[in-house]
Amino acid sequence: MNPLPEPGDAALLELLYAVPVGLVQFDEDGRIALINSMAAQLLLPLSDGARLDNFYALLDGLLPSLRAQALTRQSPDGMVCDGLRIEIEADPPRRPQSQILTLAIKKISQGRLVATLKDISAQVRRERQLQRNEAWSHAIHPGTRGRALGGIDERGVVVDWDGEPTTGKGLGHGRDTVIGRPLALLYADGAITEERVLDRLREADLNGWSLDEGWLQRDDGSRYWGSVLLVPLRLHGADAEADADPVPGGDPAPVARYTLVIRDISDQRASLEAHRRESACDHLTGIANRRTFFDAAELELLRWRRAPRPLSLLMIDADRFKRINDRHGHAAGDAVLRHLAVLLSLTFRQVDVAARIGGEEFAVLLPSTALGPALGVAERLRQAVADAEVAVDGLPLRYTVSIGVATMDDTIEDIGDLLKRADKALYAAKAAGRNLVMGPL
Ligand SMILES: Nc1nc2c(ncn2[C@@H]2O[C@H](COP(=O)(O)OP(=O)(O)OP(=O)(O)O)[C@@H](O)[C@H]2O)c(=O)[nH]1
Repeated sequence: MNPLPEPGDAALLELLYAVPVGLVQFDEDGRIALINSMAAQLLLPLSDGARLDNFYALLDGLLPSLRAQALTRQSPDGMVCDGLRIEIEADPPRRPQSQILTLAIKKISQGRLVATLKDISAQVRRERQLQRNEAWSHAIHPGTRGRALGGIDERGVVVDWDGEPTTGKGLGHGRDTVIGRPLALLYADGAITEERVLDRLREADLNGWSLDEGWLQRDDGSRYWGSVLLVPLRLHGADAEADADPVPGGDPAPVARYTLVIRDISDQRASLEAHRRESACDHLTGIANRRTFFDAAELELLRWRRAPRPLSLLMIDADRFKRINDRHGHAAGDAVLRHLAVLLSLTFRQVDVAARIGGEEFAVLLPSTALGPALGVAERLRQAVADAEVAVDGLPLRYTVSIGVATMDDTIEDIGDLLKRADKALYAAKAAGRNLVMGPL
């Protein structure tokens, strides 16, 4: 991004006013020096009739930590943020639909920052529609394997089950073993938590549906890769009345609030997985990449805001990694990183998000995990690394890691804050001699 021209440069200014991207130049206090017409149009819904004179004030309701972030967090090339999504809620009749913008901010010189804003509402709506279509075709496509249709209540408990529909291929669960069981127990061990099921119900309420994939388990203990679609049931007429007025004196029968469609998609997993890996995984180690981590972390934080519950983060950094590269070569360093990624995959649950977020730096987000258990699992990982040997050119190589642990609380505003805390603990572990786990300071 080049610096914006001084307000005297008439021809260039004219061009800037005409570009279909919002551009705003402002100073460190947010005072706007220049704003083109597209930016003015995009920011107007946030101004509440006031003048568009301070950039941070306009975004304060949606991004309260933006000012602090601009002061404290910039990448070496001056980027404060890139691709940050802003959702402006619908406000009928003036704005019948919500509006989604992306924001990038770059500091271009002392006291001069430039923001670019793009309206991606149409694109996001198209993507959501496509996902929705895909979800539905997924759910109803006959396929070659098992499929089950059921109902679950607002606690995430299965209250209805038809596991052997017309295809005659069930999912290895009988009605009697499934009804009354929490949906989480149909998944393989560690694949989902009961809290995550409740999150999905809330997401289904908000979006009209929720679809995900994961390892599920049959009654005989064998696993299959399944897609699980949840759709809220809108109760009408007699059903709604019956539900509002349960039988006097008796326990009301559990009511299905969501339709549940489970499909065994084991045969599609290989191609779906290859596609997912391409965009979501780190090429060297095969675990989640930085982008996947931040997407997952934003979602977890959103869930935390809707329903606070334990959430912890580990930052893991290989010790004296430069020395490993220098002594044994870059290929040995790469082998160590791949080895560490394997240990991460073995140590954490499927519901945890383990990712390589930098050169020799890894992060793991642990939903539904308080500080004590997070410290415990971090210590287990540290020990497993310290005990292991990596074979490099037939010779055993040992290495260690330092780990910083942080946990979510209501003073934390965004994922950046949580990472900063875990980072602080990590640096304390390094300073205290390495091969250590440190919690919040
Ligand atoms: N082999 C390999 N090395 C990498 C990769 N990414 C980053 N590095 C190296 O990782 C090293 C990190 O070194 P430093 O940040 O100085 O840290 P350190 O040597 O691990 O020291 P401490 O963190 O203080 O224990 C640098 O030499 C990078 O070149 C990679 O993908 N493969």
